[in-house]
Amino acid sequence: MDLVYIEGLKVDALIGVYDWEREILQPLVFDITMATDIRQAAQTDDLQYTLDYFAISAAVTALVEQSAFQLIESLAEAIACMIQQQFSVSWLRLKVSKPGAVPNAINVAVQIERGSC
Ligand SMILES: Nc1nc2c(c(=O)[nH]1)N=C([C@H](O)[C@@H](O)CO)CN2
Repeated sequence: MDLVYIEGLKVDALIGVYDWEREILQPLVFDITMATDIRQAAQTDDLQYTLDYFAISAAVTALVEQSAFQLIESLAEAIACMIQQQFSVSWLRLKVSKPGAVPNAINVAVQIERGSC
């Protein structure tokens, strides 16, 4: 199994449980690990045979900017399902960080792994 990574993708989102959070955008950070087989892409040097991290980053950014979930858990599930369906990813690990959420913590996050959607 080969892996394609997207690390530290930052997107401002409408996210949160509390009333004040429904009126602002807050920064979220996404770390994504996706399983694939890079051999055909490496042999042909052709982007169409691998996972395009640029296209996937754009799709994640668009989904997040259009979303309005309360929980980062809900957003994580929606992103994982979109990536698996839209880009035919058989397995992925996704970490969603909300670094400003707890004043005395460097970061809070959820991480999920999905083999099917
Ligand atoms: N496991 C979670 N806990 C909490 C979440 C969340 O999305 N997942 N959200 C909040 C509030 O929105 C918080 O971020 C406000 O600072 C609280 N706990």
